[in-house]
Amino acid sequence: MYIYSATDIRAWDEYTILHEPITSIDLMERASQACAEWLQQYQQQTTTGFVIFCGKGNNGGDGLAIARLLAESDHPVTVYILEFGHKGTEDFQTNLARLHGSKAVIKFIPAEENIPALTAGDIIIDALLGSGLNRPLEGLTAKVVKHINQSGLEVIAIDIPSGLMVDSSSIGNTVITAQHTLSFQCYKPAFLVAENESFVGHLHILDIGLHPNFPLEHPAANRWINQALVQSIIKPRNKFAHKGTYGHAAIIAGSQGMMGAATLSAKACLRSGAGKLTTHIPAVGYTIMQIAVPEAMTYTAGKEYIELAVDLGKYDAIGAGPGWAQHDTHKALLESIFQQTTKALILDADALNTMAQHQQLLERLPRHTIITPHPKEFERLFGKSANDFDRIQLALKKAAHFKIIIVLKGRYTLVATPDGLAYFNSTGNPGMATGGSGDVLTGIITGLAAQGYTPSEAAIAGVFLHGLAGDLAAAYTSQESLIASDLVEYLGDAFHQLVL
Ligand SMILES: NC(=O)C1=CN([C@@H]2O[C@H](COP(=O)(O)OP(=O)(O)OC[C@H]3O[C@@H](n4cnc5c(N)ncnc54)[C@H](O)[C@@H]3O)[C@@H](O)[C@H]2O)[C@@H](O)CC1
Ligand SMILES: Nc1ncnc2c1ncn2[C@@H]1O[C@H](COP(=O)(O)OP(=O)(O)O)[C@@H](O)[C@H]1O
Ligand SMILES: [K+]
Repeated sequence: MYIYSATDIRAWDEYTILHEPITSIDLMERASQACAEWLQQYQQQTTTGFVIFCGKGNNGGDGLAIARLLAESDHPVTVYILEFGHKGTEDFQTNLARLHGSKAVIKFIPAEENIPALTAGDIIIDALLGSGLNRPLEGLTAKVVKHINQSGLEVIAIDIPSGLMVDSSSIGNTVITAQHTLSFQCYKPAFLVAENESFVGHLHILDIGLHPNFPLEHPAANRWINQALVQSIIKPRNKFAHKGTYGHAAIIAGSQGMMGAATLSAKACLRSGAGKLTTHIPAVGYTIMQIAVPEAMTYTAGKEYIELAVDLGKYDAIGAGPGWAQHDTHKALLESIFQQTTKALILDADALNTMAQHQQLLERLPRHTIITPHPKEFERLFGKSANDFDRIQLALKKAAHFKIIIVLKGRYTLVATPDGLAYFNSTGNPGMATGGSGDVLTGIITGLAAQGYTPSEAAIAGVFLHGLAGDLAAAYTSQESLIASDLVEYLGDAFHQLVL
């Protein structure tokens, strides 16, 4: 599934109008019906009043149609139309004419003194501006939005909170703060970044039946990692498989006091289907690893922290960095890993921090290495970004420059590939914001890469399975009680959902 820009979404609307075919006004009715149904389900008491603020574009047209549908269902509805000094789009005008026959009260806001006082208990519907927004809100529009935000009333935004840019940062702008956003057909870039969380609230994507052929003919660089995509990647195991079939993985991890990172990665690697696993750890962790992960073979080098890892050429995938801590010798360790790597390499945590300190190492990264920074590690490696959209662009630029795969972790983890594609992961929850979650992810991706999945496939399937294990675990343990070990425990259930 693609994540479309505002321009692409408009093109998809037009494609549907042309090829279904359907008139523009009927498509607006379909979108508005989907919203009105959601609203009635959400607020079944017909005594609940709706106050609907409309602009004069098609977002406002949606608002007017929703007003009519709610009024027909006996909800008290008041509509406020913000005057923009023009008649409005054709569909807006048609819906205004249709609304005149209904019980809804219609008022206009031509000036600041007409901004209405709002009544406790009413639900505000924001249909001022949608995906047609092309500049920050100002003047009367900004005043209305601030008034709504200050009312403390529940706000439900139609398509996108008014004032929020679909494709770029809205930091510093006046934007509706919605508790719910009812958006149409597909995720939009604005919904995927942490900086917009407080505006969007709970997001609901409503299917309005846009033409299914459009995505087939218009691939986009921004993509959604969902079950269907990952199902197309994960292959069932061969009947006559033996442990050699599924690769030999290595995890180079751990130090005094951080052997948990190593054992979590190791377990996750094995639970992801790797044929064999060898861990390279410091001597202090030997007993811990052998007891915690008896399935893994173990080499030691260094006493309290890992100093050297040799004979790495035989591995199909190497995961390095979890729990290393910071030591002077890690630069040499990384150089030696780069030299010996012949297949897949996954770098996380202190391996990334070491590269951040010795930037020249970046130039020597083997092609198609996967790095898995969280935003702070990403900043240490590549510098600060003014906003979340810039950070995504920077990740794509660096992935292309160094020919690596960057897994930028977060709510909607980004997998940026060297060929300019941006995959956003759909699974996961805030219960996973707990120490050790990232170590599990390193293990999963290493385990998948060892089996022969390409680095992009391993990263895409890895983040999805990791988040899905988190969702399944949280359903059982609660988000609060979820710990990283639970992610390993629930990986099996996550695979079950994919491999039927
Ligand atoms: N067939 C369609 O095109 C469909 C469109 N739909 C709705 O249509 C919306 C998009 O409609 P429009 O393209 O008319 O866009 P808007 O309703 O967002 O309005 C855009 C208009 O507002 C102006 N504008 C942009 N930024 C402004 C600002 N900061 N201050 C004041 N005016 C500003 C623009 O110049 C333009 O005239 C979607 O968000 C969705 O709600 C839905 O009805 C589904 C079907
Ligand atoms: N709010 C959240 N929603 C979804 N996933 C999350 C959330 N918080 C954390 N995660 C996931 O948990 C993992 C945390 O990794 P990281 O920050 O490296 O943790 P650690 O270093 O403690 O192992 C990442 O894969 C991230 O995507
Ligand atoms: K809106």
